[in-house]
Amino acid sequence: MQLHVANHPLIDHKMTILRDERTESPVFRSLVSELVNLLTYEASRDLHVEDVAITTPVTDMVGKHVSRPLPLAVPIIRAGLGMLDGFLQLMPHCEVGFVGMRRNEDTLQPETYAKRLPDDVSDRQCFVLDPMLATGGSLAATVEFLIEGGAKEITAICLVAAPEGVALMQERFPDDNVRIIVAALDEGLNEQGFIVPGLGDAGDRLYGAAE
Ligand SMILES: O=P(O)(O)OC[C@H]1O[C@H](OP(=O)(O)OP(=O)(O)O)[C@H](O)[C@@H]1O
Ligand SMILES: O=c1cc[nH]c(=O)[nH]1
Ligand SMILES: [Mg+2]
Repeated sequence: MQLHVANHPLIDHKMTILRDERTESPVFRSLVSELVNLLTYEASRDLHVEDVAITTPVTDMVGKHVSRPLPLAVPIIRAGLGMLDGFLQLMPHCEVGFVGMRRNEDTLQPETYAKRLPDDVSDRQCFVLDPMLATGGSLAATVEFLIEGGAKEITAICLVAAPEGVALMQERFPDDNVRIIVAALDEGLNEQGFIVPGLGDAGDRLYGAAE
């Protein structure tokens, strides 16, 4: 597993507003999109492209197009959905699969309530979207689904990660074919499994408390 922590003043600035408890949902949602734009640029550095012949107004040339089969984006519902628009702004050619997961508040284990992924993802570059990497259980389970489907290159884009979650991902996926791009690596988890300092419950801040 490879970890890349974005180290950029603009990302730090936007993350600080995002974390602030006074930031309300409309601003929170648009900041998530802006941050995902910036992180997607980094995450797509190794995007597969193929040669394509075109003619400019001046001459013929060979340019690049994103290779087929097209990459697959996988937002982890709910909070990962808040990252999809920002991701697709930069990667409009992607197809999208969905995984719905919810952490059990007592055990902190993820419970999967939805899964709609292509059966075979063996030739697809996969991009998992989830703002929070806490214990790592939700991301690890999603990466497992993709590996079961044959995925060989998986990049997760997260906003905040805890060292505990990074360690779990490293243990479960020691090979370099799993990468994580994260805006900030925080201190750790509190007793309720929340990231400290974190930003609270990302799903609730995007969409409101579900119950
Ligand atoms: O690393 P983990 O310990 O698994 O925690 C991270 C997960 O927790 C949050 O989802 P949550 O379960 O709150 O669901 P929600 O997105 O519907 O709010 C978050 O969006 C991640 O999916
Ligand atoms: O801090 C956390 C941990 C898990 N899920 C969240 O939304 N926030
Ligand atoms: Mg939540």
